[in-house]
Amino acid sequence: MNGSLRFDAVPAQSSDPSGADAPAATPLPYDNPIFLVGMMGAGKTTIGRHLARSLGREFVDLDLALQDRCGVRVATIFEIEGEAGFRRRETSLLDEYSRCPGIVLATGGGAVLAPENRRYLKERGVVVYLRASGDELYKRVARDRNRPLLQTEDPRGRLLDLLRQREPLYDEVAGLVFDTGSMPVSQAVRALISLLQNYEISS
Ligand SMILES: Nc1ncnc2c1ncn2[C@@H]1O[C@H](COP(=O)(O)OP(=O)(O)OP(=O)(O)O)[C@@H](O)[C@H]1O
Ligand SMILES: O=C(O)C1=C[C@@H](O)[C@@H](O)[C@H](O)C1
Ligand SMILES: [Mg+2]
Repeated sequence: MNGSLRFDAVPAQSSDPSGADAPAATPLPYDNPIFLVGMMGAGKTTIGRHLARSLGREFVDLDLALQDRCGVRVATIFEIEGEAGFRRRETSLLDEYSRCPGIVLATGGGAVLAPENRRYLKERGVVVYLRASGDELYKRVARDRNRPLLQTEDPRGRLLDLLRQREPLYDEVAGLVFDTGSMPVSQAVRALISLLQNYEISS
């Protein structure tokens, strides 16, 4: 069921549209796509954008790509089509972008829920689980109204429930697990690049 939302073809988002002031990029020794997975607030969008710039890669955020295609916000897709409709669109877009070499792809927090999504992630790229504690995650998203699943009476409880349900799924797909802890984003990106530089790609 597609409701009345659009689903256009749009180009991927640039990690740095201006290109100005970008320091020299350090490419990885492979061009397999990098997939960032993790809970809401894990830093997939924030770290992903910086990571892509540092690696000289294109950055795609699956939630933003979906919003571009539909012409409305994620919350509106949830309102019109429910979570099931959102998940169908998410799977279709993940299938598309997970085939793109040389990108850094920030997935949505629930992208690991569908078995076929987990297969795309595991088979097509290097999956990094950005891990953080429930308390840290809640601190990061508490004041943000853009996450429809947290618009409940008890957003903290909901977040902790989702974390419990999803943790095994993030672990299942991850080739690398990276604890963001409370380190600043720039430091997290440097540490992550070092892990990715040494990551052994299995053929
Ligand atoms: N390592 C970090 N340290 C401190 N703050 C962070 C860190 N990572 C992300 N944040 C902050 O947490 C908030 C949420 O981060 P972000 O939007 O990148 O999460 P996300 O994983 O993309 O979540 P979603 O699944 O909802 O898209 C942002 O305000 C961001 O600046
Ligand atoms: O954790 C989730 O299920 C979600 C996270 C966001 O990235 C969005 O994909 C949407 O709000 C759902
Ligand atoms: Mg995000």
